[in-house]
Amino acid sequence: MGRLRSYVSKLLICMAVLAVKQALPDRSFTIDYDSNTFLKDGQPFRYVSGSFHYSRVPAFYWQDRLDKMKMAGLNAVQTYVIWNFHELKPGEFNFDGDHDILSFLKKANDTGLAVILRPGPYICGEWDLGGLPAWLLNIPGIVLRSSNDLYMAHVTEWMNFFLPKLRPYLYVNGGPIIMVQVENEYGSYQTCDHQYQRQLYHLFRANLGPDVVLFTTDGPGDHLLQCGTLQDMYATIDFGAGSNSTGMFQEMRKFEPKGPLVNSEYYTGWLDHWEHPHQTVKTAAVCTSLDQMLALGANVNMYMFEGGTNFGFWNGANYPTFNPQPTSYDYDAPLTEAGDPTPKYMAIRNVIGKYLPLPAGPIPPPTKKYAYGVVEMEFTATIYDVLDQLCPYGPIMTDYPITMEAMQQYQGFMLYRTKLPQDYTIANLTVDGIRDRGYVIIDQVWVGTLNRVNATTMNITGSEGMTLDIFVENQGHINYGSGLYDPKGIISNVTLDGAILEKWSIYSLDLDNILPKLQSLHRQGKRKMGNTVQERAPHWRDGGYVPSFYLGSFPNLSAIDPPQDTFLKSSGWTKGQAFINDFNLGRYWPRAGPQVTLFVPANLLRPSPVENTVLFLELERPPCFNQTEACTVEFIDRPIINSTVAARPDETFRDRKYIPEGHDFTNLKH
Ligand SMILES: CCCCNC(=S)N1C[C@H](O)[C@@H](O)[C@@H](O)[C@H]1CO
Repeated sequence: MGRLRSYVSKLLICMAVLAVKQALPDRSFTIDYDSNTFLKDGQPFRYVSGSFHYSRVPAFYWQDRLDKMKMAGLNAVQTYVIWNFHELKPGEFNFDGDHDILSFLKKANDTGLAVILRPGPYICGEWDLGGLPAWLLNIPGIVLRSSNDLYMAHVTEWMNFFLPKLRPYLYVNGGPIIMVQVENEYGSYQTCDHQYQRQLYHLFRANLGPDVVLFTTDGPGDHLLQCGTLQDMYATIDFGAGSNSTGMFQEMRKFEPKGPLVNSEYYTGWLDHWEHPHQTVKTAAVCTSLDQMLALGANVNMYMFEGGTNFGFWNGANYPTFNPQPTSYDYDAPLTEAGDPTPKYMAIRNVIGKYLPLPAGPIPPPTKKYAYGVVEMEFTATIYDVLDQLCPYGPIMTDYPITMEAMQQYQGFMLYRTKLPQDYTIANLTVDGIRDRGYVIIDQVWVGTLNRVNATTMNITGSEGMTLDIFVENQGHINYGSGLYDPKGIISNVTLDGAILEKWSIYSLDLDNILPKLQSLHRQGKRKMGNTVQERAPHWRDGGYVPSFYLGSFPNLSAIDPPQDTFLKSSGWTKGQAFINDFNLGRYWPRAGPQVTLFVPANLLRPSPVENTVLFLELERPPCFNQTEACTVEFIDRPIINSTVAARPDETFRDRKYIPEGHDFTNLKH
């Protein structure tokens, strides 16, 4: 009897496990090397995916973009995980709102899109420092993207903190993540350190388990794949339209003789740089190569499918000529920066429809756009009027300049101040290590602009004891290539006629909470100094102008409710930083081009009767500098990101011969 009872109890346990197993069907995502395909739950699976970086679109619009990607026939979405977007300052993490990647993953899963995740730690992506936090640059001896202990200590800490959050979102656990990329085009980087890759492999395995497919991505070249691939990680490639797909995949086959063909970054457009024409890729070329690859049975991820925006200071830069990318990351992608389907979207959808079933139902329409019209921008304060609020803790005193990162600041602007040690009729000011632009100001009068590309020196005039300020803009850390180690601020000594200037006061400038102070000054200004811009902008009287704040009140939003997307046109202004309410919208530089408008997503606007503000920090010359034009901006209902570009926008200012008014230099000895 006892044996029977034992047999029956074992039988019951087996039946219970089976029942649970059946309730949760066996989820698996694997590579079938015999059939050269992926298997999803044991069935052949080919993905057609699009890149969409959650950090470049407000969370408010994530679902809208995912729906449009689904309706294009995609069955997967690819995104980077951007380390510095979650840990801008060491130990200070942000996973809320627009930084809530887990919410993004849930939305993708609910939309029926698999996720191809690329957690780096380096991700390139025309993003500040390729996603690496800039505070790594402050660690003496660190070697980025290598097995260097200093670098790996921080990578390990970050990955051991972050990767476990992904476990519930892995496909085998009921989530959308089917594949995880390790590093990013590592074969294109000079370190070529396989120990680093091995360490990353073990770090990812230790945190994500044995099942998830780990892969690498590299350009389709022997050297690139030699340095970029590693055993146990599936080697994929990337290439753009117009390439011979068969030939490209032959390169991949040298490293993956069997298994599915994968193009992890099929470029649907291309990246832009300030001062260079907007880049586009013809729809026909994109569709021809896409069709070729899908006909070969390849898995394709289109980079980008939704480009979005480099809000705030988040853009990166290219090198060796320092070329920062603009605020728009439209990328000439199938979905515009504002998420609107384009003719390219429709053409790509038709190609996909030849290979995959297209979801029934309408394609979500473009979001509504509204032209809110002209807004008067009134001069409110120079940076000097609010220096105490911009730098509440006061300056750091040093013998010689130190970098922005050493000041524990990782984005934006910094003010370097010293005194002229003697009289100068004409003296050569040299700042070889200006990173990246520097506005030279003597006794609060702008006298010239330096930049790292072609203006690291200029002549100045001044007398002993005058204040020499250099207001430095960090235009975005280099995100690709050998120049990745790119500290900002002033990274060298400053000399006058060859003599090193000493005794510096360095002001770290925080723009995050300046609006209330400016609004109060704006109100005061209206009372004390009259209403016209001219009456209230004394700093123009002497013909010079220093970086200054201009405030405008949005027109009454009751015209339409709820608020709609709009585009902030900066024509007439020179270069600066724009804010909508308290959101850092991004950089504007219409004088350089090609971008003239900034995309303003509707969620940044507050419905009536709340007042909305637009704030400019204009670094150079506002439209009303000559007191004939008005200082205004205009909100229009369409983007302008392909304007003509100025040869070198700085030429018009660089050699400006200016002697600050009210200072008599005629008797100065040299
Ligand atoms: C001009 C050099 C561009 C280097 N970047 C390249 S090739 N790319 C590959 C890179 O992996 C991706 O993040 C993007 O940066 C993409 C360009 O959009």
